[in-house]
Amino acid sequence: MSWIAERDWPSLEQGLAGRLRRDCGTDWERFIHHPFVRGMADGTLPEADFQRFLIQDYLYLIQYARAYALAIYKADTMEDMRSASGIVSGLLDTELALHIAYCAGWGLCVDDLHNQPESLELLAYTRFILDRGQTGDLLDLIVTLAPCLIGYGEIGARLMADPTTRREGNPYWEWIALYGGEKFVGLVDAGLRTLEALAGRYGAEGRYPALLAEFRTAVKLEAAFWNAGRSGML
Ligand SMILES: Cc1ncc(C[n+]2csc(CCO)c2C)c(N)n1
Repeated sequence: MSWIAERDWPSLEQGLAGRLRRDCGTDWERFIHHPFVRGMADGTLPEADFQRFLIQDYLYLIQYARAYALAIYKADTMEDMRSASGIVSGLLDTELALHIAYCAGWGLCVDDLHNQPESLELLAYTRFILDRGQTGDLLDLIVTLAPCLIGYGEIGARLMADPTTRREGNPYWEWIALYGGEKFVGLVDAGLRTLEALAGRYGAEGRYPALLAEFRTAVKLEAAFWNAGRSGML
């Protein structure tokens, strides 16, 4: 039986996030069913491709922390400031270290991570997020950041539920179990609740076309990011 969001993770289908995800149609499908994802699911992705992806993903997390630092600045309430600040500290104090430890298991040391130039895919994606954040308001920024959280959650959940995903002897199983695990589901649900609250306060209904346009661009850039390790090094 295949995984269906409506049945298996109903909150992905609800509210502003559900509408944006649905309205992205094939762009969303191309992101979550990318050949890179299929290669992780069946274990056939070349390990060198994954290592290069991991380096770019580390550099991505640094820019992601900057984007949430911008969210502190853009927030209009103490509560929103605290919420964004919690994400920044979580990244700087915990998640980056976890990523470094995970990369060490793939034979990559901190210097390997820091000494690589940012790929064109990384530059385009993260600077787009920062630009929407700077020129728009907090809702624009959080909507542009949303595909990252929701997409990886859906990919993890799908791969976990799919009986054809290779578990035994799959070098990517740990990655799949991380994004498909309960802890990550909780993180995505918390993100969905935050987005929903902002949608109400910042009048998402009246500006939906602009929100969809920035969400869709971020989704396309997420899809392109699967190749970030492969191409376009400056
Ligand atoms: C290109 C890219 N997109 C999304 C994620 C997933 N991700 C990165 S930070 C974060 C939220 C806090 O953990 C999530 C879900 C990734 N790693 N790389």
